[in-house]
Amino acid sequence: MRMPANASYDDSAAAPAGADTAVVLVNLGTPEAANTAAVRRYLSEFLHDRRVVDMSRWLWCPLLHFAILPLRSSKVAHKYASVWLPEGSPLAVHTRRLAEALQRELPQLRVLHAMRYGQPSWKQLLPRLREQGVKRVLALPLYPQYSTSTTASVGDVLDAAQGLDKRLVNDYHTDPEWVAAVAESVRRHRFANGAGEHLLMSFHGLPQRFAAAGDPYPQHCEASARAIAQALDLPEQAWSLSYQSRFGRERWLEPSTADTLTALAARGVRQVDVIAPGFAVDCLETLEEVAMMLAEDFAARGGRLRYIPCLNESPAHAQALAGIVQRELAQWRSAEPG
Ligand SMILES: C=CC1=C(C)c2cc3[nH]c(cc4nc(cc5[nH]c(cc1n2)c(C)c5CCC(=O)O)C(CCC(=O)O)=C4C)c(C)c3C=C
Ligand SMILES: [Fe+2]
Ligand SMILES: [Fe+2]
Repeated sequence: MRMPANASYDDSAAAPAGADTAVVLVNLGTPEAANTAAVRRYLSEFLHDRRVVDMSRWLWCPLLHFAILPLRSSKVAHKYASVWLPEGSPLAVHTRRLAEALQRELPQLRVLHAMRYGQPSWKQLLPRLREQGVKRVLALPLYPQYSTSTTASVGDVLDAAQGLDKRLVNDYHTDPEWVAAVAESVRRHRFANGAGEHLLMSFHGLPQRFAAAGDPYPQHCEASARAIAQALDLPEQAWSLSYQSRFGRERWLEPSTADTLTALAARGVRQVDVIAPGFAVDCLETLEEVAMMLAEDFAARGGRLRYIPCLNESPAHAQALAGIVQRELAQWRSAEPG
């Protein structure tokens, strides 16, 4: 049975009978259609999460309802339309396919996927799993680097679920198999297209305030980037790290991807390869912002930006995640009393 990409799919269908342990890949979420109403619903749910925006509701709600949602939704809907796939939003399509690929790697377990915002809903999945006889849930947020704004929000929902044994994978930012898979994707791209002069590793940004309050996200991004550069044997000057997808007026992590590309162009770099190791699968932020808009800007400066896709549903990605799941389950078992 083929389900619409964004629909809440029948999570009892693909699972091996009798499996009482479920592994759930949890991603951020995405609109169900590339239109203003669907984007508005999605942004509203997302931007009401206190883990994402922690301002007083007295200040934030009027700003959100009367300025951000009315102004941003149609603009962002057009952006989604420019990357939409026949089966739906890229984030939804690749997340579902990745869960299917992981299920093939782990036939003894039930592998599902869910979204923190939108469908298929992470919140709604947990009580349904319990009703279906699942006893243990391992949640694997599709964020290699931990952040309170993403991973902890997935954890909040898990914490609130009752009647299940639960465990959350906090991060996998230097997992050797994951690092090797990312490095191999760069090698393959360079083998097929020739090596760019510079490798830019662009991560989703975060307000600096979060980092100042102890969010380890920037340290995780730095460690991921360094591990990938090491796996590729790149000298220091041949790669750099930057942060993309700023939102709002406060100060976000620096350097920004846009400024870094401007500086590279000014230094005379003509061919830059860009990867996004903070994104498990391609989405609006990688495809529209980097592969389209930033590539156009870089071309206008006389250079060529070659975007290297995320690991998506590749066998190497599914194998790396399977290794992470197996190790987590083994640690979980060994921590159990008796
Ligand atoms: C205060 C706002 C935001 C924080 C903090 C934030 C952190 C954060 N986000 C991701 C991953 C993704 N974000 C995506 C889209 C997106 N992000 C924000 C805002 C914040 N993100 C917005 C408003 C949007 C929607 C698009 C837009 O209006 O510009 C996506 C893509 C979703 C898709 O449908 O394709 C991902 C993935 C991380 C990893 C992160 C913390 C480090
Ligand atoms: Fe509100
Ligand atoms: Fe985001």
